[in-house]
This record gives sequence, C-alpha cells and structure tokens, in this order.
Amino acid sequence: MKICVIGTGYVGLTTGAVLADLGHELYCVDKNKLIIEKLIEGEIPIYEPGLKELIVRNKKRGLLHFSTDIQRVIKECPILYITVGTPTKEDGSQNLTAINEVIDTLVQTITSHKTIIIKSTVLPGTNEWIHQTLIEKGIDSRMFDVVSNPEFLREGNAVFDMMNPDKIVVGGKSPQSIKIIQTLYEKLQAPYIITSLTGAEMIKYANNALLATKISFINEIARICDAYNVEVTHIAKALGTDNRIGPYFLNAGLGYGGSCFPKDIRALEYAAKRRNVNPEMLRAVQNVNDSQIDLYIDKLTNQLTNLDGKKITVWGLAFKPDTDDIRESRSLLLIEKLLERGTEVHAYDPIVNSFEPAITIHHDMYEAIKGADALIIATEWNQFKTVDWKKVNELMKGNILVDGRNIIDPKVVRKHQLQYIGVARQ
Ligand SMILES: NC(=O)C1=CN([C@@H]2O[C@H](COP(=O)(O)OP(=O)(O)OC[C@H]3O[C@@H](n4cnc5c(N)ncnc54)[C@H](O)[C@@H]3O)[C@@H](O)[C@H]2O)C=CC1
Ligand SMILES: O=C(O)[C@H]1O[C@H](OP(=O)(O)OP(=O)(O)OC[C@H]2O[C@@H](n3ccc(=O)[nH]c3=O)[C@H](O)[C@@H]2O)[C@H](O)[C@@H](O)[C@@H]1O
Repeated sequence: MKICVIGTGYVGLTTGAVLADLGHELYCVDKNKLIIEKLIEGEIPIYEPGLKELIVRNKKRGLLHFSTDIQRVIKECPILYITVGTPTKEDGSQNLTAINEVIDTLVQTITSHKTIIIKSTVLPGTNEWIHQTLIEKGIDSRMFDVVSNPEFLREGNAVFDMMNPDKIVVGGKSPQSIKIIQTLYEKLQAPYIITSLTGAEMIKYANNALLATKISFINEIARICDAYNVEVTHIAKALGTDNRIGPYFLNAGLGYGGSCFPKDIRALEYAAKRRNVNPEMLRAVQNVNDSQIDLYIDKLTNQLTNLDGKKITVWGLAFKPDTDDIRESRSLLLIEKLLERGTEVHAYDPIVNSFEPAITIHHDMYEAIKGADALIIATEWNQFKTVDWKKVNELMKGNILVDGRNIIDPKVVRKHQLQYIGVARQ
C-alpha cells in the first residue's frame, strides 16, 4: 500500500526512511519545496546519524520517493502520516497553523478512503478536533479514519529508536485502522498500547513530562549536593541501580533544551490550566530548568569577578549531541546571557556552524579557546569527553573550565592546573 508522509522534518524524514526500509512504498512531501528538491537531488537537509544511508538505500530500492506535488501524492496514497511541526506560543498554547494547513489540503484532495495517522505531538483533544473539523469542512466520515500514533524517538538516535521502539502507542476508534498500523509495523518488536485518541495524546505528553521531571529532579538534588559537598554523579549512579527508578535521564547539568521538552511541558501546563487543573509539578520542573543556567553563570562570575570584556568559549551549540538541531538549545540561552553581561563569546560545535545571535564560530575546538578566560562545555558531544587538557591550558589565557554537562572528571583537569567549575562535582 502506498504511504504518504506529510512534513519531512526530523520525525517525517525518519518515518519515511524507516517505513521504506521495512518494505513499504513511501512518498514524502513537504510544503517547503527547497527541502524536497534537496532530497530529490540526494542531499539530506538535517544531520541525523544513519539517516542518509537509509534514504540512499531505499531510494535505490525504489521504495522511497520525494515529491513537490502534495495534492497528487495525497490522492494516490490511502495511508497518510502527518508529521508537521506543532510549536507552542508564548502562553503555552499550541500553534496549529501547520495542522490547519494540512486539514485544508486534505479537504481539497480527499476523493477516496484515507487512514490519517497523526504522528505530530498534539495536545489532548486535538485528534478528536481534527476528526470533527474534517467532517465540518465537508468530508464524509466514511471517507477517513483518524489514528493517533505518537512518536518517541530521540534526535541523534532517531533511526535506532524508530527501528527499536520501547512501545507502539495507537489511539483510534476504528479497529480496521488500528489493524493497518499493526501491519505497517509488523516487523518491529514492541508492545502495543491501544487506547483512545485522547489517551494516546496524553501518553506522549506524560512520557516527555516524566523524563523532563527526572532531569529537573536531579538538578535540584545537585543543588542540595553542592551545598553539602557531595558528588552528584555518585548519587545519580546509586539512584539508577534501583530498578524502579532506572539509570536514564539523571544526568545533572545545564538542564533540558531542544525542540520538544520545553515546548511540550509548556503546552501540557497550558492544557491542564484550561481544564482548571493546577499543574504544580510541571511548573516546578520548568522553574528548576529555567534557573539552571544562572547557577553556572553565577559560579563563573564569582571566579572572574566580572564577565564584562572577558573572552569566553562555549563548546557545543546543538541542544544535544549527534544532532544539528539548535531549537531551544541551552547554549542559545547561555550565550544570550553571556552577551548581556558584555562577554566576547566564541564557540565550537562539531556540526552546527551558524548561530543567532551572531558570535564567532570556529571550525576547530582548540582554535576556539585561544586566549579565552574561560571554557564552558554546554553539549555532551563525545569529542569533549577526550580532550588534551595540557593543550587547553597552554592555549587559554585563563584557566577556568565550566562543565555544564558533567562529562569531565574534575580530578583530571585539575592535574593540568585548570580550575573546574560544576554543580556538586568533587
Ligand atoms: N524532533 C523530535 O525529536 C520529535 C518530534 N516530535 C513531534 O513531531 C512533530 C514534527 O517535529 P519535527 O520533525 O521536529 O519538526 P520539523 O520542524 O523538523 O519538521 C516539520 C516539517 O513540516 C513541514 N510542514 C509544515 N507545514 C506543512 C504543510 N502544511 N504541509 C507539508 N509540510 C509542512 C515543515 O516545512 C517541516 O519540514 C512535532 O509535533 C514534534 O513535537 C515527536 C517526537 C520526536
Ligand atoms: O518528543 C520529542 O521530541 C522527544 O523528546 C525527547 O528527545 P530529544 O529532545 O530528542 O532528546 P533527549 O535525549 O530527550 O534530550 C533532551 C534534553 O535533555 C537533556 N538531558 C537529557 C538527559 C539527562 O539526563 N539530562 C539532560 O539534561 C539533553 O541534554 C537535551 O538538552 C525524548 O527523549 C523523546 O522520547 C521524544 O520523542
């Protein structure tokens, strides 16, 4: 059966490539013609390990296609995946512009039955609303099914995560459409959670909120550890041995960033308030995350007395390793705060080479620290874990290392006369 993926960003492109690899016939479209033209020419618009190989292989197999003719492709495909962006506005409400545009395209295009699979993260009630809106806009309810199939991949691990999901969540009303999803994923080994449309939406938000909560929890614990001179990574390791807690998402540091946690937690808070629920935990999670960067800046300021005129280098611009994504990156916020304090900011990232606000970006991590008063590690890229600290000390003017991701052993850098700044590190 022909499958169309609408929106070829991080999720859509991975969905298209993985489904093609599973043997299905995929047609990917995007309203951004430039992206599609690039993909047709063999260029991959995003950095995601393993994705390029998957795309090339499946294009060659004749299973993966890219098209700028959105309407024709939608007409020809009985299964449609919606993977457009769903950003949040300032107040936490969801910006459904892209979803609305897709609805309008569907209304103009549907002439045969469609299984519409919503993979975009949308707030509880949105899938029901999409269903209703299609009917109100004139589509016969027998001509389509709406199924919610939220995505749990992590950027930087997207292909692996989609090929090896922990669970497959499917929300819907029609048993046939749920069966279709099970057929699409029959080669994947994962338990199914079959629920209502709203149940599936809620699972996605609760999942992200719980992961973000673990991060803010360990960051708060780190603050307390810091006050008692206790090493937080030891505490996290001990917590992780408890099967009920698990070892993941307990790495303290600058906090969570990215295109999803910040926007999704804000959106869930908004959704709760709309139904008169006071989401105290979600607020606390965000409060901790919001103040995490200041904690590091205050420690740095204590050492340098004043940041004005100081040259500070930031290693890592992406919101996490193995991605080129800088949406709501912690580095972005950190750099803004440094610039506000009159700092001259230099940066290096293995993949990201353009950034707003404008700062000096270097192509070599050591070049970036020449003459610097301090170095801040803001992203946990692997290459920052094995550093020539002797060389760092020689190149820098000052000797301060701020480890914003707890990836460095303080004792090692101290051996090279560098001063280690972290939260609750010994
Ligand atoms: N990035 C991630 O790691 C994950 C994202 N999600 C969710 O998946 C959704 C997509 O996220 P990303 O892939 O990161 O977004 P993205 O911004 O990378 O990609 C969205 C794509 O949709 C296209 N688009 C927008 N309006 C369109 C329209 N009317 N017709 C056709 N294409 C259109 C855009 O041009 C863009 O290429 C969001 O709801 C997000 O919350 C879920 C799990 C993981
Ligand atoms: O809904 C989404 O978009 C996705 O959001 C996250 O994935 P992602 O944002 O790609 O990356 P994560 O690995 O979760 O990292 C998010 C942020 O948390 C930070 N983090 C992560 C783990 C940790 O222990 N500590 C910590 O500060 C990372 O540095 C990063 O800034 C979830 O992990 C995915 O399951 C989900 O599908």
